[in-house]
Amino acid sequence: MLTQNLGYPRIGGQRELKKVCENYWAGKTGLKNVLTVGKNIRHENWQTQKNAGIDLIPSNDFSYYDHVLDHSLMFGNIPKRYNEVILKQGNEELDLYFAMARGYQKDVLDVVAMEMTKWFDTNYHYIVPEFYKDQQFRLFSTKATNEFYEAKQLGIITKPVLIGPVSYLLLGKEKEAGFDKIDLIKNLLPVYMEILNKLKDLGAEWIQFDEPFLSLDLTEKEQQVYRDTYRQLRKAFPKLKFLLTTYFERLGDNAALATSLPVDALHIDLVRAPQQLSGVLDLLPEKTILSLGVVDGRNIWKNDFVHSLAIIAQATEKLGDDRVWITPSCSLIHSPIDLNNEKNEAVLTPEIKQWLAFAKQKVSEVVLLKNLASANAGVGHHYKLAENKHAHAARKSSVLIHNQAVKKRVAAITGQDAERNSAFTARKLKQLQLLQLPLYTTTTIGSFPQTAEVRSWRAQLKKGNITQADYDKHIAEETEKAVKWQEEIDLDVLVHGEFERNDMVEYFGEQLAGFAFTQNGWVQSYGSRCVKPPIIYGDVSRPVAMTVKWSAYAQSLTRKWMKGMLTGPVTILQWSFVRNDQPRSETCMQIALAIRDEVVDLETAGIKIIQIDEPAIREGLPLRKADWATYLHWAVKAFRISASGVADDTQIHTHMCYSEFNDIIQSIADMDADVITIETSRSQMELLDVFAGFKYPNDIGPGVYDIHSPRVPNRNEMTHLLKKARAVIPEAQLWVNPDCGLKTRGWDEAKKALIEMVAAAKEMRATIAEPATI
Ligand SMILES: Nc1nc2c(c(=O)[nH]1)N[C@@H](CNc1ccc(C(=O)N[C@@H](CCC(=O)N[C@@H](CCC(=O)N[C@@H](CCC(=O)O)C(=O)O)C(=O)O)C(=O)O)cc1)CN2
Ligand code: MET
Ligand SMILES: [Zn+2]
Repeated sequence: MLTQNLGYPRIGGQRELKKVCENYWAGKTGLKNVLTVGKNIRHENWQTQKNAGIDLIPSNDFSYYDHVLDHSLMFGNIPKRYNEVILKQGNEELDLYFAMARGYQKDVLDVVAMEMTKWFDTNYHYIVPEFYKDQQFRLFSTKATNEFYEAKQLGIITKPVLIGPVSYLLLGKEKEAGFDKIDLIKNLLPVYMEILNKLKDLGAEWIQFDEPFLSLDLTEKEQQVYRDTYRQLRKAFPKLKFLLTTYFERLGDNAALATSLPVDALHIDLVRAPQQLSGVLDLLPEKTILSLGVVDGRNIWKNDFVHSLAIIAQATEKLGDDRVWITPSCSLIHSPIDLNNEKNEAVLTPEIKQWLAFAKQKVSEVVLLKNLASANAGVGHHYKLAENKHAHAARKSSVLIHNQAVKKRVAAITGQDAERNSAFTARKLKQLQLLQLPLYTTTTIGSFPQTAEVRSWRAQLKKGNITQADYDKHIAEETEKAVKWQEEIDLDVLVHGEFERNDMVEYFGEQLAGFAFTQNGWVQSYGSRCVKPPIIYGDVSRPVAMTVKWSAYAQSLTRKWMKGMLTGPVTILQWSFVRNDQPRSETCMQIALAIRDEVVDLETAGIKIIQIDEPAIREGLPLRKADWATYLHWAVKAFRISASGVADDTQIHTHMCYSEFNDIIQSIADMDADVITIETSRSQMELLDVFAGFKYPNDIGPGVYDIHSPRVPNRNEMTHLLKKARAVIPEAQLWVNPDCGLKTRGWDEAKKALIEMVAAAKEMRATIAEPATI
C-alpha cells in the first residue's frame, strides 16, 4: 500500500509567492528574487511531504500564476498578440507568461490579458487556453522537466503532474469558427510524447495525468478521443507508469471508460462521491491500482479515520494491499497550508481547532491512515485513532453548533418569503418614478481600491496599535473621498467603496454567528490573489446589523443614490468552508435569512438600491447535469428569500462574474433581481447573446471593461462594446458598469478608467435622440 499526494499549495506558508510577484510587477524587485522564492517554496513543499512519509510526491504542481497557463506555455500555445512581448528586448519567459496572464501595457505596447474562468466548481480561476483552427503546438517551456530534475537533485524522485491531453483541450476555448478543439489532439499529442520522453530519460517512473473531465458528462466523440489518446500514449511508453486522476465528482457513466483506459493506477474522489467505490471495484482491470481519495482536499475538517478505514478495508479486501493507495481526494491547492500557523486562540479557539486539518495535516493523515490500515499497526497508531475518534465525538456533541431558534425559523419558511410584492414590470415603474435615473445609468460594482494604506489600518487595528475609533475615522475619510470623487466624475448610482471589508465573504462571516476564522488560512484564488475562507461550523444567525452603519453614512454624504452592498447567501456558502454534518442547502437557507434581515434593515435606513452579490452561483452548479435542477432550485430560492423582504420601489441588484450563463439563464431570470450586472468585457460581450436570445426580462449592466488587468481602457472601446450590447438588448434595460469591483486596482488606473466609462455612457445617451438609431 502506497501513499501519494496529487498537488501541494504553492503560495508559500506566509504567501511569499504573492508578495514577491506583486513586488516584481510593481518594479520593486528583480526576476531573480521571484525565481528564488519559487525555488524555496518547491523545496520546502517536497521536504514537507517527504518528512510526512508520502511515497509518491508530485512535481510540476508548483506554478508562478496558474497551472493551466503553465501548460499553455509548455505547449507553445501562445496567442499571436504576445509575440511582441517575446521579441521585446530584456523580456524573459516569465515576462511573457505574466503578460498572457495579466495583459501588458508598457511604452507603445498594449496587449490584453487572456480570459480567466473558474476551475470546475472551485473558487480557483485558471487562464483559458485559446485554440485556433489547424493550430500547431511545440515544446516551448521545459518547466515540467526542470522541476523533476530539481527534485531529483534533492534526492526525491517525484511524480510529475500533467493535465491530461484531453482535459487540456476541453479546458480551452475555440477562438474562431469552423473546427472542434478536440480534433487538435493529433497536433498536441506529439508534444506530450516529447515531454514524456524527456521525463523518462531523466528517470521518472510515474506520470500523473489529471483528467477531471472524466467526472463530467462526455460526448461519444470525447469518450472515443480518451480511448485513442491513452492507447497511443501507452503504446509509445510501455514501461512508464501512468496514474490517471479524476476528482470533484463521481465517474458515473464514465466508469467503464475510465477503468478501460490502459493506465497503471486510477484515482477516484471518495469524499465527493463515496458511493462510486463498489462500482469501480467491480470494473477495475486485474492489475490496475486504485488510488482512494479519502482525505478531503476541498474542506478543512479532520478526517474521520473510522469512516476512511472502512473504505480502505472494502478496497483491500477486493484488491489486496498492493493495489490500493491512500490519497487526498484532489490537489491540496484548495486547502490552507498549515493549521500550526494558527496560534492565536482568541481567533481560532482550541475547541474548534481540534476539529480541523489543513494541507500539512492532511498529508500526515494520509500516512497515518496507511499505518492504521496495515495489520501490524503499533500502539502509537492506535493512540492516534483514539484521539481522532475523540475529536469527532466532541464535534458532534458540541453546544457551539446548534441553535434551535435558527432551525425553527428555517423550518417555517413559506413560499411567500421568496416572492416580491409585485412582478418586475410593476416594480420597474415604481422604481423609475422614485429613482429618476438617466438611460445608460452608470454605476460601479462596489469596491474601490484596497490600497496598502487601507489594509495597513486594518493590520494596525488587529495588532492593537490603533483604536477602533481611529480605524473608523480612517475608513470614514476614505469613504468620504470616494463618494466625493464619484460625484465629481458624475457617476449616477454611487457606492461606499467597501473600504471596511477585508473580503466580501470573510467580512460578513465575521459578523455572523456560527462562523470561525483563521489568521493565516490563505487559499489561492487566482494568480497572486488569495482568500481566507471562513469556517461555518454551526447554525448561522445575524446578531446585529452588519452594513447599515457604513451605507447610511455614505448616503448621508450625497444627494445621489447610494447603493447598499451585500454578499448573497449562495456566495457566502460557496466561498466558505462549510460544515459537513448537514446538507449545504440547509446551511444556505440559514444564511439567506440573515441576509434578508440585513436587506430590510438597509431599506429602513433609507437605502433604496441594494446589491446582493452572487458571483458564485454558477460556480456552485453541480458538475453533472443530472444534479443541476436540485441545486438551482434551492440556490435561487435562497437568493429570493434574501431579496424579497422589501417594497416594490426598492431596487434589488445582483452581480455575477466569470460565469457562463448559457445553461442556467432561466434560473438567473428566476432570481428576479431588478438589475443584474455581469462580467462580459473579456469575452467581448459574447455572453450577452445568451441574455438577448432568452429575452431576459429585467435590467442588465454588461461589464464594459476588464478590472482584473491594470490596463486602462479608452472610451471608444467601451462605446464599441455598448453598441454591441444595444444591438441585442433594448436600451431601456441597459446599465453601464465595469466587469466587477475595483478593489484589486490602483486609484490611478481606476480613476482614468471610470472617467472614460462615464464619457462613454454620455456618448451613448447623445446618440439616443438620433433618428437613425430608432
Ligand atoms: N472570497 C472571495 N472570493 C472571490 C472574490 C472575492 O472577492 N472574495 N473575487 C473573485 C476573484 N477572486 C479574488 C480573490 C481575492 C482577492 C483579493 O484581493 N485578495 C487579497 C486579500 C484580501 C484580504 O483578505 N485582505 C485582508 C488582509 C490583507 C493582508 O494581506 N494583510 C497583510 C497586512 C496588511 C498590509 O500591510 O497589507 C498581512 O496579513 O500580511 C485585509 O484587507 O484586511 C489579496 O490576495 O491580496 C480578489 C479577488 C472570485 N472569488
Ligand atoms: N461588491 C463586490 C466588489 O465590488 C463584488 C465582487 S464579485 C467578486 O468587490
Ligand atoms: Zn465580481
